[in-house]
Amino acid sequence: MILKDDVVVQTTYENLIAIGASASYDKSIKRNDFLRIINDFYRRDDVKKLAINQGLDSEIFKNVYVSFRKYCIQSTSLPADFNLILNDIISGSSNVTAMFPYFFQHARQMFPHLKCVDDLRKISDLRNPGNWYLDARRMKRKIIFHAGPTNSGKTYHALQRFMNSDSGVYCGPLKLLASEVFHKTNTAGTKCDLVTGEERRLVDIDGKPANHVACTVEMTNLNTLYDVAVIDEIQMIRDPQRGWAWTRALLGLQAKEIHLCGEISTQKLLEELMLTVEDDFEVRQYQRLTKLSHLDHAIESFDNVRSGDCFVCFNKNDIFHITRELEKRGHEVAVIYGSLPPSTKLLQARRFNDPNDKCKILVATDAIGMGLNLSIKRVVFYSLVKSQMNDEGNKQKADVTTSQALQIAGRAGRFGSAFPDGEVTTFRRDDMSRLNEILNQQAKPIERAGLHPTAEQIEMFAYYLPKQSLSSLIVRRECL
Ligand SMILES: Nc1ncnc2c1ncn2[C@@H]1O[C@H](COP(=O)(O)OP(=O)(O)OP(=O)(O)O)[C@@H](O)[C@H]1O
Repeated sequence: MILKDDVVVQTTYENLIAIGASASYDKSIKRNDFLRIINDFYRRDDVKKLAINQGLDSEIFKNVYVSFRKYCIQSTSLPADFNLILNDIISGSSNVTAMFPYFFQHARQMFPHLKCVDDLRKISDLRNPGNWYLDARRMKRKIIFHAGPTNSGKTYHALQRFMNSDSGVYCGPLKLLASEVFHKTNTAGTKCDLVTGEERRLVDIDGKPANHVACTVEMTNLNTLYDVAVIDEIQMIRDPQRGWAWTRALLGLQAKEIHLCGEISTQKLLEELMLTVEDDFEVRQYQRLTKLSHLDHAIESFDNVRSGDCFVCFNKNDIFHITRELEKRGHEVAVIYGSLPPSTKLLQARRFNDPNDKCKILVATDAIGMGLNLSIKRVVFYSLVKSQMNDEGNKQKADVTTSQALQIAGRAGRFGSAFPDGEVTTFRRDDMSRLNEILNQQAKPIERAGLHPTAEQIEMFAYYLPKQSLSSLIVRRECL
């Protein structure tokens, strides 16, 4: 029966029968009385606390409230015991929270995961990621953090250990870097495979895996035992989208010796993470090997371009504009940006680095910003504004951070290249002081590491909620 002003509610409320209603009860409830107590129920802090304890976040609580209220109003019959409780609440002999079991029953029918919320909570507890990797926890690993600015030899020293070990894995941030290590290691006489999301190259003609592998960090194999692992650009651990892969490699790799290369700003976070596992942790500090001068004048015109210049910008329109302007002036230009195929990027980098090639100017996005060894004399920031992901996961335009600017500028004057001293400047005069300000700041200490549930955790979750899609499983985890 539909609740109307001064009209009767009573019923077999089918969804609540399981709670224990067996007989019907015909005491009438006025619609206004019902609305008063249900609104009171919704607003009460003690009800909200009860709801949170049972796994109903504010969004679910609101949805259930709307549905429960509608159901009660439209129901032709409510179970006798519920009817009785409603009457007791209205008469003041019972508290409004007495309605909660009926409300929660309704919630469980709308959101099945609430039936196993305690188990799901245990599975979703992401507070001790170190404990997820039991094989790695059984080992006593030695972690060496090579900390320092760009071009200080951090990766060089880690790679020396990698190449001279009996078995090893290099985990890099870019396909380009993994390829560079793959070629360098094979050239040095140590057989090394390459594994990226797009490519798997085994050097052995019979397809037997080599003892060494260079991979992109997401492809790190946690099931193989290595003597030495190198995790490059460890400061990427803070990246909102990819950081989880560095955390996973750091905590889960089964390697006796793990070399981390990156910015000093990661040190405190690493020390804290290392407290959660029982590995030895050592820090080795480095200084830049070559000079990097911050110029005090912008180049202002494409006519002032020189051999060894690298123009850096943050979108494809700028890439094409700069390339057109330079080509109009008769320059051969190498171009590198993120969405180019890795082989094309590699080819472009090789052309630019080749002293016998006429191509002596590079136009690139910050795809070159990490670890690449390029023969750049002068980095020219064409723009300082980049579309970046903020902490809430939304894209917004903002100045490059100190860490990003230092990484990019650090490509100039690489040790052992044709230009042992590097320079950095801007294209526009107006950007000059801002760039110097950015470069002269200290990179902020990293406070957060990315985290992603393991495949086993998602599988367990799916076991409890077999009808849910993968994306809804991930959202459910966040609710818990
Ligand atoms: N001791 C050394 N002997 C020979 N070459 C070296 C030595 N140290 C560094 N290099 C060379 O200097 C260049 C820069 O070194 P490396 O890549 O290790 O720097 P990095 O500190 O890791 O910088 P980034 O953070 O930019 O990657 C590389 O080409 C490397 O091979």
